Amino acid sequence: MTSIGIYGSNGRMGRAIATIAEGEGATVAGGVDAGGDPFPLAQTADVLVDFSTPAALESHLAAAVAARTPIVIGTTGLMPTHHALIEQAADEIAVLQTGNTSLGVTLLNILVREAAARLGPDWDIEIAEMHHRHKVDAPSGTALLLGEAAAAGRGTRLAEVRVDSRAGLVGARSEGTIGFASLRGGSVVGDHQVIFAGEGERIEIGHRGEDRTIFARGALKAALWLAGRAPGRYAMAEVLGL
Ligand SMILES: NC(=O)C1=CN([C@@H]2O[C@H](COP(=O)(O)OP(=O)(O)OC[C@H]3O[C@@H](n4cnc5c(N)ncnc54)[C@H](OP(=O)(O)O)[C@@H]3O)[C@@H](O)[C@H]2O)C=CC1
Ligand SMILES: O=C(O)C1=N[C@H](C(=O)O)C[C@H](O)C1
Repeated sequence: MTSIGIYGSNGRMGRAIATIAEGEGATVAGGVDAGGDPFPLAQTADVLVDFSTPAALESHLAAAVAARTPIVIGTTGLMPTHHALIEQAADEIAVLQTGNTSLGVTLLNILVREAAARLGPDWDIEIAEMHHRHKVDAPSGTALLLGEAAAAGRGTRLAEVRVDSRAGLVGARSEGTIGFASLRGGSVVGDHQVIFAGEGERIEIGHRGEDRTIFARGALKAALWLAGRAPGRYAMAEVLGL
């Protein structure tokens, strides 16, 4: 069986992955948490999964590259510097980075891109998300993933049209922007809604995560699929055959 090394193994996601690993055809090679050394685990595992914190990503990638071990990165709150490090690592090893490993969001991403491409720029796009009270980053990685898909559908880049939140006298909406709203509270696993608002009508498509198992299952599928692959960037849609 393929052995999985978990960065962030004591966290909500790390525990969810370990719980279902055997049923998905994987064994757990071990885990690393805050203060741990990521290098030995990278040497022993067939493939790594990272659900930890952005601050740890650089050392996790260095360990994966040194051991030539593929890595699935689910950690969110990543900055452009992290994405540059991921690109560099993908020259050496197989890497899959996504803000959401679930089947539902992977399909939603495709639908959002398609809708944005077919609807003109006079349809305003807003993305709302809600998560549990412990979540530390906003907008969520999934919201940004969906925003990238919407922007790509329109032939633009999210960085050029992103509006993160509104408060006070912000003025009328600028055409072509993509807005984000983040709510936090309780134990919500992860809800996302993409709203296409036109003149006199609205289209709303979304996803509600009811259990972290959906992310854990997707992460394990991705890890098993990635093990033994050639260096490069890979995507959840490829893993799931969508
Ligand atoms: N892509 C996806 O589908 C999903 C992504 N996520 C993302 O995954 C990440 C983790 O989420 P969640 O499990 O809820 O968070 P938790 O806070 O529950 O867990 C984070 C874990 O990371 C560990 N950690 C902190 N620093 C380091 C370090 N330097 N090296 C290794 N491990 C470290 C923590 O260890 P310690 O306890 O010792 O501090 C903890 O075990 C978040 O960014 C979240 O947004 C979540 C769900 C799905
Ligand atoms: O922190 C979480 O819990 C989640 N994080 C991911 C995100 O930022 O989108 C995925 C999921 O929504 C749960």
